[in-house]
Amino acid sequence: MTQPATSPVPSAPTPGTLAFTKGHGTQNDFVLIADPEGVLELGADEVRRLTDRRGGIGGDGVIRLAPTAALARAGDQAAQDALAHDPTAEWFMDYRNADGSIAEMCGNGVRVFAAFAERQGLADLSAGPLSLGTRGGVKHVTKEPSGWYAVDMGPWSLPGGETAVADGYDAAVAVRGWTAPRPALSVDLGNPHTVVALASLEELEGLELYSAPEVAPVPPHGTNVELVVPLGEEEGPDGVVGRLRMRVHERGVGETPSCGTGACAAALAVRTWQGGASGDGAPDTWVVEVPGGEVRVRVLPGGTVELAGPAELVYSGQFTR
Ligand SMILES: N[C@@H](CCC[C@H](N)C(=O)O)C(=O)O
Repeated sequence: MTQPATSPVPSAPTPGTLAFTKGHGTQNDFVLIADPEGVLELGADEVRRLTDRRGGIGGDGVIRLAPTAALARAGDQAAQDALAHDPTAEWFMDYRNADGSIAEMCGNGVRVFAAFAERQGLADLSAGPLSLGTRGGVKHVTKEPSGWYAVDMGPWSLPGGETAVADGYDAAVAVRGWTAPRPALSVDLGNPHTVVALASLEELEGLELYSAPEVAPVPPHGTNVELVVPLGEEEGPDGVVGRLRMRVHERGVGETPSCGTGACAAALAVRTWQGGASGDGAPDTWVVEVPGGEVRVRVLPGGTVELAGPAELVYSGQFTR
């Protein structure tokens, strides 16, 4: 049973049901659950039922909004760290992949979380940035006049270090149909990514991504794989902007129409290939085209990266548990 998208807040849950809102960021879609007391037990089985596109609601992941303090009191280390770092991070994004696994971060998810917190009356981004806790650290979200949400995603790194920067790769990826693995660069955004450059849009569009790409060396906690085609540079309102197109195979999900941390990883990898560790001569701002739309990535001074893009809430309802 669904409510119209204009309904401000899902109605109070009835016993045996879970109130949810469905949302997406460039079609990377999520089941959002408000847990204002921080008491909801959400197991991997239930996450799989919620994200099932035939028997459930359907989604690339589940996002639970819970009070950071309640999770910290219950012993959650990431929530404790978030409050120690920023006591104003009142709400915590508990993110799960569609297969029930826990991921550290979800860039599109943070934007959709902010829109959901506004809809729930728990945040007012017109009054200033929203700080929220995640397993990948505290994130700060601002709302742009266009209605897009911009997230300071925090620090990023190239786990392969200087050798990877010098060589341009520290891993190899094999996609079904390729005759040989191709060189790739690992990028850490709080969650792991492996980025491969392709020569043409035709090749990108023809990729078979039903099966997971094979990555070597095998990453200890798995990885998200981004396949990218750099599309050159253009003049933007604030200087030169790089453009690239990307497809992504997400850890714990499969191919998705967008991945926010993946878009950041893709832009950071292409910038490194063009300008080394400092990105010298390469743009700091990138438009990343994904099957679900476009997002903007900006490399900020001080070693952090910003992700901006839309967030949509499409309907709310009650899920039978
Ligand atoms: N879609 C997300 C990333 C979600 C987590 C990822 N599948 C992982 O396991 O790391 C994004 O927008 O960043």
